[in-house]
Amino acid sequence: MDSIVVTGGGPLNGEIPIAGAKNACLALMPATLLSEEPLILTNAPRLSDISTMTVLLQSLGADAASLQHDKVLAMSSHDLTSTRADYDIVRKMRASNLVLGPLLARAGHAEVSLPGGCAIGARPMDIHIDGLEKLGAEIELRDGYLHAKAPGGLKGAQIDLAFPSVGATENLMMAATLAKGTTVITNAAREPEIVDLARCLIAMGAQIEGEGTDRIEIQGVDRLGGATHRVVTDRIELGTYMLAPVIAGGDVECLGGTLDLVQSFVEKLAEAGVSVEETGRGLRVRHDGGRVRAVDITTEVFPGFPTDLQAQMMALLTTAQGVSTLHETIFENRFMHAPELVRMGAEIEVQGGTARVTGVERLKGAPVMATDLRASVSLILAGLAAEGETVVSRVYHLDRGYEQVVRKLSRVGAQIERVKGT
Ligand SMILES: CC(=O)N[C@H]1[C@@H](OP(=O)(O)OP(=O)(O)OC[C@H]2O[C@@H](n3ccc(=O)[nH]c3=O)[C@H](O)[C@@H]2O)O[C@H](CO)[C@@H](O)[C@@H]1O
Ligand SMILES: C=C(OP(=O)(O)O)C(=O)O
Repeated sequence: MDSIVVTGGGPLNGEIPIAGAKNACLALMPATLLSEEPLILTNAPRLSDISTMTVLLQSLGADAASLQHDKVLAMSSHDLTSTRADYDIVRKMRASNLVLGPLLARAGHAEVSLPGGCAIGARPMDIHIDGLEKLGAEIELRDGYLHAKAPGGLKGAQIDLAFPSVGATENLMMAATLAKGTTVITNAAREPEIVDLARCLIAMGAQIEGEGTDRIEIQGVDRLGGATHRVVTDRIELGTYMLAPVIAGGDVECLGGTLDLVQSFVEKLAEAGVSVEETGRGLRVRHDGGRVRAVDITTEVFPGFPTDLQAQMMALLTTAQGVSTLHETIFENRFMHAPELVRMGAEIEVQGGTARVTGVERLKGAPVMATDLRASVSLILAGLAAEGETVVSRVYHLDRGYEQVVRKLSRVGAQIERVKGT
């Protein structure tokens, strides 16, 4: 298995282009199942998760291909040949469950493997299931698969989500586009990826209002057409690279970034003593590499501080002046990076959903390993300023969500390389 070797030492200077959002693209791709006509996504990131979704869509009969050089994904689902999302694919990537709503709406039935838990938490699908049942679906769990059918078609309904789940909002919004009548989703997720999906569906002919608020109204239509849609900027990749010049010192412009995507994150950076400038081309972060101030952070649904940036922020706070507290409220087990950061000399105490981080002068490089995507990148960030060499193993997690991480960071001056494993 490959590993990434980072040698600490700044500063980092230059530009980092930010890719299209993994989490938007993973919801946009299944939208192709709703239409017989082609869906073209531009600004698509080149990631293993996108390849996995491509394979899943192909297994359902979609013609899905990525035109790698242009960051274009071309998909067409004229004829569906299967409605079964196989365990072998779903277990690799939870977002595979986003085919459930579209398949049910288009074909009237679907068999989708339950993804099971993952490193960051149990992640059940009860909110997706409740909502689809309100739309008239009958769903039972057999042999590890959700067997869903809607023999009379889906019908619009009022759906109040028990929690503003991103995936459930996406699944239900897609399913409702082809349901008969009006669906109103309240306590809906408001993440930018939801807005992006709604905009794409609207371009395909869907009637949706209220995306980006907690009340989304969808008027069902008979059919959807094709569309070309540009995937929104990846706000998590953006936040990750914005931290690099803060941790290592330097001046980096993250191209394509806008403040509205990372407002709560930028507010926490300001509290820590770091200012961010919107340049028109992106977000520019300058820092002298000195220790930032400690801050307290609670992860929340959008527009609150994103759970997907918690690990990276913890990497920064390990060397802050004072004691920081991080409360993780979205996932029950998302501090696996903490013991690895401790191996690098950080002082972190985790109790339940709270991590208390006492800033130290400097981290020291060490061999570290991560069990999920954002934990992996937090270790790379930590390595950028640590004394000596940090070797991050299990980098396949990184390949899920960060395209060309070594290239992007080395171009701004980081000493980082990928070492091929056996
Ligand atoms: C591919 C993708 O877009 N992934 C993102 C998406 O994941 P995902 O869509 O899985 O996240 P959700 O918003 O659904 O989950 C948030 C919380 O709700 C719980 N829950 C969710 C659904 C359900 O039916 N029952 C239930 O209890 C989950 O276990 C979790 O504790 O949003 C998360 C929260 O911003 C991000 O961290 C992930 O990066
Ligand atoms: C948790 C994440 O992804 P997923 O929902 O695909 O596991 C993530 O992107 O940080």
